[in-house]
Amino acid sequence: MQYHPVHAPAECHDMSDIRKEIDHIDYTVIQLLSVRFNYIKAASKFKKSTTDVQATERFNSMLEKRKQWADELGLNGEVIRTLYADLVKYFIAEELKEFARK
Ligand SMILES: C=C(O[C@@H]1C=C(C(=O)O)C=C[C@H]1O)C(=O)O
Repeated sequence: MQYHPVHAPAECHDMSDIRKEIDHIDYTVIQLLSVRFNYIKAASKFKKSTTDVQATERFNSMLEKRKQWADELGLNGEVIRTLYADLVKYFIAEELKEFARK
């Protein structure tokens, strides 16, 4: 799933162009989160306990990596880390539900 802009930022003529691109970007991001979610649900198949589901070490290391990626791409790494921490807590809660169902 790739993002293909209609207008590059510098080629936008007005706020309507800007907002169309922003909506399109966010829709693409949310589509990808939904794809990510399917992997989270599939992960519970390979876990033997709720401790495995939570995988605290992986949780912490993946957050650090996202912070680093964000910093490298000119975003505030701490902001992205917090955003991911919230998001992944939701994914873990869903993975726990999936784990309880099996
Ligand atoms: C998917 C996993 O399970 C949980 C969910 C994670 C995620 O959403 O990235 C990361 C670690 C775990 O807390 C995993 O162990 O990799």
